Amino acid sequence: MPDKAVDDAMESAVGAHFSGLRLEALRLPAPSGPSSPSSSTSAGAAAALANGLAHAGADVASPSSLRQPFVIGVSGGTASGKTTVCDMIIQQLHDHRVVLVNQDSFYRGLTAEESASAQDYNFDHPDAFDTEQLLECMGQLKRALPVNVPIYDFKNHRRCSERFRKVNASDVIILEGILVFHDQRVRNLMDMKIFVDTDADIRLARRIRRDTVERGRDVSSVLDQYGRFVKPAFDDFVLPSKKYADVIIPRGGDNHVAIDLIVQHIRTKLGMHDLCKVFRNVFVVQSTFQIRGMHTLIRDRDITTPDFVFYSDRLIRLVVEHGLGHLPFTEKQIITPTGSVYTGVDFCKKLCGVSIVRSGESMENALRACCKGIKIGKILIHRVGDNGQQLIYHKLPMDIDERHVLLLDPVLGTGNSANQAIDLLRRKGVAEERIIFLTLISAPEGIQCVCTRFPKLKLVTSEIDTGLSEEFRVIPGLGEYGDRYFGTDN
Ligand SMILES: Nc1nc2c(ncn2[C@@H]2O[C@H](COP(=O)(O)OP(=O)(O)OP(=O)(O)O)[C@@H](O)[C@H]2O)c(=O)[nH]1
Ligand SMILES: O=P(O)(O)OC[C@H]1O[C@H](OP(=O)(O)OP(=O)(O)O)[C@H](O)[C@@H]1O
Repeated sequence: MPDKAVDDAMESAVGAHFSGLRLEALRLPAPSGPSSPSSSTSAGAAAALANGLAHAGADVASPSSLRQPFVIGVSGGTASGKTTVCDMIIQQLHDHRVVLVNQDSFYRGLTAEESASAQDYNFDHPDAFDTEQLLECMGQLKRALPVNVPIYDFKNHRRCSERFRKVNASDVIILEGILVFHDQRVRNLMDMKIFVDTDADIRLARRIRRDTVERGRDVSSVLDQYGRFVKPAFDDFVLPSKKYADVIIPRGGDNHVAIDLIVQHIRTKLGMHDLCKVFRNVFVVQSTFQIRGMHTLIRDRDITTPDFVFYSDRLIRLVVEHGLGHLPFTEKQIITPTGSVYTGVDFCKKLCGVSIVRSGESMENALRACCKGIKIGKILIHRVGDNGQQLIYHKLPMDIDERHVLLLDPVLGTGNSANQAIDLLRRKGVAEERIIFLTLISAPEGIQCVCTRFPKLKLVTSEIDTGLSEEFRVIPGLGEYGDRYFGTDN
């Protein structure tokens, strides 16, 4: 399994090409060079993952928190509305990082001789594209490496030799172009293939307008090119590749229902960490840019203690609220001030918190803020040597065996502390399925350790990290949580 996990990690996206114009509109991070924070973080994460895996042991299920990007291919005839469909998908996926790669960027560019008779050049034939270079770039993006995408000038039929687009990390890569389904090797990169199917007359009308307005051509040359090359190539190459599509969108960007369904599917695929597929009792709070922003702050070694506490508290509150959502409920009807009946639910009554001293105590306030007057027990586990834990103190509610227990510890590393604590709860008569373990960051090794032993408890975390270091510290992690939160890190 580690080999596969390394492959997965190496296949993860870090670099990708942001369409410069869309950048601001979509509030995506700006493209950055190799030394920028985002690229170095991601590269660091990949390295840390490889490092973490080296120590993970052969039985770790799938210790990869760096998921592969989801690659979407969007094809269709000229001016079918591919760009509009891509824009709509990007906008609806606003809380994920999405990059667009255009096949057009990989036009070979004409030689001086070819340029002299550009009207006779077939821009719609597969040979007009440098597919090898496209494959290389896409491969890099999937392997978490930054990449330079060429810039093609439609007016001069040339590539800008001195300028490239630098690309960045992404969750989703959209590859768009008339012939992206033509080559099997390119198709194989895609997790989803969309064909935009628009009426030929509409496409021709759009093409005339676009090429005359945006690409400096006259109507007769557009019609000439269309009849000699564009239409025959559509019939010979584009239309036959439609059969590879998973989804065919009639009417392109006007088809909101199809785009909604596509976006829903992508969200489902993105939302699920690989470990959640292996352990169905693991729940990761759905990531948003807000949540990632807070993680960026608390993981930053230069942040001040008040800021660390502030943003940890915000994240802890989210984890606690999510965890409470896993408690059983009973249906309840009430009457609103308007005299109407509202059918809702009643909170579960018999519950308590248990914090693992001392970091777990940082989560108590959030739990109290959500559950007025909740009883909170304590467990103290002492670290013996590098990887051994000894239970040395506990004080728990007398009737804990009748309660649902929210176990609190912000960091799940090897899982040894958690296992000790859960063992104790079990000995005190708490049913496994009544334990909800709440944590901020988790190492895959800890998840595997806890969830294999206790498959019926629920584990809620806000992020799954890459792995453990040689010293059994979570990587990339956030250091000694307790010291940072309680200000004892000097
Ligand atoms: N004349 C000419 N045509 C070119 C050149 N480069 C590309 N093309 C044409 O550009 C087309 C590819 O772009 P399209 O798929 O129509 O463009 P698009 O903007 O992605 O299309 P939609 O978003 O679907 O509207 C091909 O049909 C080529 O004929 C060039 O240098 N000269
Ligand atoms: O999964 P594990 O490998 O057992 O590691 C996780 C434990 O380590 C941290 O506590 P730490 O020992 O740093 O003590 P502290 O909470 O007092 O700072 C953390 O709060 C967990 O309790």
